[in-house]
This record gives sequence, structure tokens and C-alpha cells, in this order.
Amino acid sequence: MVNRAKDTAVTERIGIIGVGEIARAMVEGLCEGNEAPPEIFLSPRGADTAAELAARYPTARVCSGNQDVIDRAGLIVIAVRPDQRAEALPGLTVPADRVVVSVLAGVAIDEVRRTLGTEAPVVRAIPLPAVRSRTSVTVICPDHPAAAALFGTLGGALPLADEASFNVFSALTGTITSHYQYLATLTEWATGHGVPAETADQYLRSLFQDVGRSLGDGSRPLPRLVADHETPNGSNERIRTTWFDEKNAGALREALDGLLAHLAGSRAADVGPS
Ligand SMILES: NC(=O)C1=CN([C@@H]2O[C@H](COP(=O)(O)OP(=O)(O)OC[C@H]3O[C@@H](n4cnc5c(N)ncnc54)[C@H](OP(=O)(O)O)[C@@H]3O)[C@@H](O)[C@H]2O)C=CC1
Ligand SMILES: O=C(O)[C@@H]1CCC=N1
Repeated sequence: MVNRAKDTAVTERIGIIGVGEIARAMVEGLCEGNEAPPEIFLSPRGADTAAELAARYPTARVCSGNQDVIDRAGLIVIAVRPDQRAEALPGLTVPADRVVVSVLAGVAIDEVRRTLGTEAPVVRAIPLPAVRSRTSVTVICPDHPAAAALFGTLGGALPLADEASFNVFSALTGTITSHYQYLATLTEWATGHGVPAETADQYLRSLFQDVGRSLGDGSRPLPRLVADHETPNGSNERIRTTWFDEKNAGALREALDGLLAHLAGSRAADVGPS
């Protein structure tokens, strides 16, 4: 049964094991400009980021070890890299009254629960760097009131009932840096044609911020946006059909299928660097 008072208390004491980039974004989102931030218990690794966050936010502190984080927190975020879990997790004791939120990409709930040997609820989540500005929707699986409340304060939670769907969303989040690289490639191309790099960079940022904003109008389906931005027989149609042709689209689908298989395989053989 859901106990709302208990779940609120849980999200007032947040522990984080693995204080790297995504942990930093979460802590900043939880604390920056927040008059009543939660208490935050950070693992001693990564030391520099943990020390910096503890110095910046009065409710954040660095614990003596990963077990100390668990002992003090109500909700524990596991935010080491997937290949670091074999070192970080075994031997820890997680009482059943805690809530574990694992952001380990491609590591199944059963595996996290088995590794921790815990009866506590384990929820998977995909926080993205924009949780820093509390503008990013975080996919969670399964739904859990404490995890939903945590990510609700960071821009929203999108609960999914099954891990198969969760892995599809996880694969989608693997496309973000290709999007940036696409823009970097356009900049390089323009620079190669004599345009100053800074001018090309500024223009493309402005252009694609507008493109991004047009996505905010949910009443316009994506094929409609394609049509809206294309002059018949014009430049956009030309690049879409000559570059983003069926071969290119097929290569993208194939790459996504490969990533999905990797993520759904629970990284079973992933004991070394990935
Ligand atoms: N970055 C992103 O946008 C997203 C990341 N994720 C997931 O978040 C997780 C972390 O990613 P990211 O933040 O990018 O990675 P980072 O490498 O930035 O952070 C990992 C952190 O874990 C620490 N760590 C390593 N070993 C241990 C240990 N034994 N005990 C405690 N902490 C340890 C590292 O510390 P040290 O420096 O001392 O080694 C480091 O600070 C990954 O599982 C990833 O799949 C999910 C969604 C988005
Ligand atoms: O690139 C990664 O592995 C992480 C997971 C989702 C976004 N970033």
C-alpha cells in the first residue's frame, strides 16, 4: 500500500552512490535556488564533485562510505557507471524500508536487487543533464511514489510498467550526442567553405533552437513539421531525400536495434570497461 507521508519523508533524505556528472545535475536541480532542499548524502567518490557540492549546498554532505550513504538516506540513487557496479555494490546492506533508484543504463532491476541482496523496492530511472534546470522528464520503471516525487521536482516523471519499454526509451536517450555531433558537423562543413567558425556556430545554435521550440506545439505531428518546413522540390526536401534516405534511416534503426539488444541483455558480460 502507498504511504504518502512515508514517501515524502523518504525523498527528504536522498543518498547518492557515485557522484559524477548525472549526480551533479540531480543535486543542482534539487538544491539550486530551492528554499527547502532535501538532505543529500553523497558517497566519497567522486571526491572532487562531492566536495564541491557539499561546499556549495548546506544540506549536502559527504559520507564516510557507500554503506554510510545507505544508513543515512531514505532514497538511494545508484549513479556509478555500469562497469563500476561490480566494485561499488556487493557487500552493501540495504534495509527493506529504503527505496533504491538505479540510473545504471542497461542493468535490469532483478540484477540490482540480487547484487544488493535487498527486499527494498528498486526503481530504474533515466535522468538527463537537464534535470539540473528542472526541465527534463525522467522515465522511471516501475512507477513508485517516492521516485515519481523525486523526479517530479526535477521536471516530471514518466512512469513505465515494463522494463522492455523502459529499454526502448533508454536506447532513445543514446541518440543525444549524435544530435550535437550533427550540428558540429554542419559547423565544420560551413567553416570548410570559408565561413568563420564562430559565425557558423552562433547561426546554427539560433536556427536549431527555433527548430526545437517548434517541437513544443504537440498539436503538430512530426510528419506535419517536416512538410511545414519544406518547399516542394526545395533545399530541405533535397537534403532529406538525398542524405537522410532509406539507407541512412535503416542504418539508424540498425544502430538503435543493436543498442537495445545491448541494454536488454542486462550487460551480463559487462564486468570490465564497457
Ligand atoms: N550522464 C548522463 O547523461 C546519464 C547517465 N546515466 C547513468 O548514470 C550513471 C553515471 O553516469 P555519469 O554520471 O555520466 O558517470 P561519471 O563517470 O561522471 O560518474 C560516475 C561516478 O561514480 C563514481 N564511482 C566509481 N566507483 C565508485 C564506487 N565504488 N563507489 C562509489 N562511487 C563510485 C566515480 O567516482 P571516481 O571519479 O572516484 O571514479 C564517478 O564520480 C551511469 O550508470 C549512466 O549509465 C543515465 C542517464 C543519463
Ligand atoms: O550515454 C549514456 O550512456 C547515458 C545514458 C543515457 C544518456 N547518457
